[in-house]
Amino acid sequence: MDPINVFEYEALAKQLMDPVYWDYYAGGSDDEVTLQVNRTDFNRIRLRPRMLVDVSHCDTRTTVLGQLIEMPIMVAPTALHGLGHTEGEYATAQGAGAAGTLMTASTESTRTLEEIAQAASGPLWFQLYIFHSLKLAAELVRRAEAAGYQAIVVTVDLPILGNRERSKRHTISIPLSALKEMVTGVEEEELRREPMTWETIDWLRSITHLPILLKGILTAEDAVLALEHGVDGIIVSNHGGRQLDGAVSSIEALPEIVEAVGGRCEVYMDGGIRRGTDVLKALALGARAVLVGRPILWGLAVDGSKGVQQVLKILQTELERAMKLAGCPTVASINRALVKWT
Ligand SMILES: Cc1cc2nc3c(=O)[nH]c(=O)nc-3n(C[C@H](O)[C@H](O)[C@H](O)COP(=O)(O)O)c2cc1C
Ligand SMILES: O=C(O)C(=O)c1ccccc1
Repeated sequence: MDPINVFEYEALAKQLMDPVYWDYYAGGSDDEVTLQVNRTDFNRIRLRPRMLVDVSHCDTRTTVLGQLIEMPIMVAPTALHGLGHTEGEYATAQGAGAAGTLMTASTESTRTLEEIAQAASGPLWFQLYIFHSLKLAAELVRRAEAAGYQAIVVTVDLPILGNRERSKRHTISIPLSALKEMVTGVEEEELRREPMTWETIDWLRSITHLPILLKGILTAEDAVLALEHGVDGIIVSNHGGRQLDGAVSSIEALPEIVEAVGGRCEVYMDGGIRRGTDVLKALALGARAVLVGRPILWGLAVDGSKGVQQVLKILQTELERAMKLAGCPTVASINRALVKWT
């Protein structure tokens, strides 16, 4: 029987996957408090639906950085899709394109960024980790430009890896470093780690004309700095609860960032989106669109590109139903008055 919601994809993926890989996908850091509140904080928000609105035509389409997508739901960058399905990121890119939305490809993909671009049928952003030299980062940016990626998403919440205890309990570890050369196609010349600071963002701004988005911002203070450093968008995120445990949930951080930005750039969020109503709440609090991490991996593990497409389709259908029940026939009609905190 086909799964009817994303939680059923989660259960199926868990049954199918190697436990080592499953724990890598599922895990958060330390006590997984932030992982939990990413979900439970959605329950602190209640909807204030409006009645007697004509919702016979409901449109979930929107634009992100000017790009039209079928729903305000995109694919978050996640590493190592090859652990979920043999086709890896090819399948994810095809599923996202078939669903009519955008995929963000991770620096830590199991396919090269060019291969992902070739397999893709929809728009792409490239997620950049600056772990090694600026030379390698610049090379990746140049390649992403050449391959047609529409934006660079710089992840800023990983100066070091969070404490992922689920993975520590396994004797085998995920061979991240072994994959590195295959992924980037660039041999490491320098082994030093590049410390990333706001100056690095200025440097990045100087080497590319692609829009730059910062992923992993959780405070109004950093949102203001991001604008001062010329970014084109902000992704409010705590990395799916995998970095600093105890960090604020993404949905709780969202309003202060939206307020600080004051419309000067687009603000997106990820973390804990599992239902159409979660998307509705995030949009009501000012997100232009949301990104989805683990549910995409569940769809991928269960049924490759079809599973990815289906997970996105389920979320879109749920969002459309929620919009109609709340009296919002378009994405533009969703506003702050639709929600209250309890
Ligand atoms: C298995 C896994 C791998 C991830 N890899 C990356 C990555 O390579 N780059 C990145 O910026 N974020 C990465 N993230 C974080 C996601 O982009 C996103 O912030 C998070 O998964 C959103 O939360 P959700 O899984 O609750 O939807 C990863 C998350 C998971 C679960
Ligand atoms: O696992 C992660 O969350 C992640 O973002 C990552 C970081 C370094 C290498 C591979 C993935």
